[in-house]
Amino acid sequence: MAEFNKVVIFGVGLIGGSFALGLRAAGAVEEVVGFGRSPKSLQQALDLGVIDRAGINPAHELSDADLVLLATPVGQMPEIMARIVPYLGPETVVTDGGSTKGDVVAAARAAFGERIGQFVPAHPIAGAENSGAAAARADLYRERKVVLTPLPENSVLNVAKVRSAWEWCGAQIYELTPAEHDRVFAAVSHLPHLLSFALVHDLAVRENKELFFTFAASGFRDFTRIAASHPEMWRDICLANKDALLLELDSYRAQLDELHQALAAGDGRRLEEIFDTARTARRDWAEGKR
Ligand SMILES: NC(=O)C1=CN([C@@H]2O[C@H](COP(=O)(O)OP(=O)(O)OC[C@H]3O[C@@H](n4cnc5c(N)ncnc54)[C@H](O)[C@@H]3O)[C@@H](O)[C@H]2O)C=CC1
Ligand SMILES: O=C(O)C(=O)Cc1ccc(O)cc1
Repeated sequence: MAEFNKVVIFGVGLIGGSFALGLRAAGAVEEVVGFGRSPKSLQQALDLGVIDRAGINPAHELSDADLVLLATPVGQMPEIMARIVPYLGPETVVTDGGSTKGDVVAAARAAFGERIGQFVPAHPIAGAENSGAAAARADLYRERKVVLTPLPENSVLNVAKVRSAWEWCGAQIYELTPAEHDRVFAAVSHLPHLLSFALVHDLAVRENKELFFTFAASGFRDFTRIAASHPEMWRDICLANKDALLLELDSYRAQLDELHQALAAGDGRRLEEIFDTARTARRDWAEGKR
């Protein structure tokens, strides 16, 4: 018998859909029910076999659910939480796949109240610039990291349930506090996306942009792949993690100022020092030395 009899997913896109496919491929779930914002995206998830059924009324689906995953843009989560909490069964565990954790935890505390122990926050560190159920893959989480940011109110059993679900999908589990999580991901994920959007935007609004895009090569492609990511999702992430992201933006701006000065002064030695430190760090990281 599968570990999870019924899993309910709100937002059956890349993250929610891949969770469903991963659990099913592992034989870990009997039935997956999806809720969506648009009938079209839910129908697509059904047609692709990502979910077994499209849910209509949360009141009918949640009391016997083992696990609920919220996989919508983080800005949608407060309202969904408020909508579902009254119908959760006593054993139902709710988790999420949102890219930020401080805001999600605050929303969960407001919506779950005394039942906050039933919410175990999580963030899969796997994804792509593509979105929607059509981009979902059973192996998206294989050998990828998932960060849990458990709450003091979570029981060992509830955390274990969420951990187990991600492990069935092939993921390696890490734990951070929500604040640690948001600081780290502001630097290594949210800032790079902001910079990539900024670079492409700067060119895209120029009258002669075609001239530039015609000659952009693989370096541009590497730097800007993530500027093809979902605008609503990234709007929500940036706003949700505003404080940590602004700090990282300040730090990056100071780095740009230093490069600007070195360049203006023709200080090749300083430029090379900075490039060398960066190259070593990037190579060590890519080779898994850190
Ligand atoms: N795309 C990525 O690489 C990663 C995304 N995440 C997080 O996962 C979450 C989902 O992202 P993706 O799957 O990439 O987005 P997506 O756009 O592929 O899927 C989101 C789905 O949620 C649905 N949705 C939106 N509002 C809804 C609502 N109020 N009720 C029900 N369904 C609703 C959309 O119709 C869509 O099907 C976001 O919170 C994002 O920050 C986390 C890790 C990686
Ligand atoms: O497209 C990429 O490379 C990503 O960086 C995917 C990604 C996006 C958001 C997350 O919270 C985690 C991973």
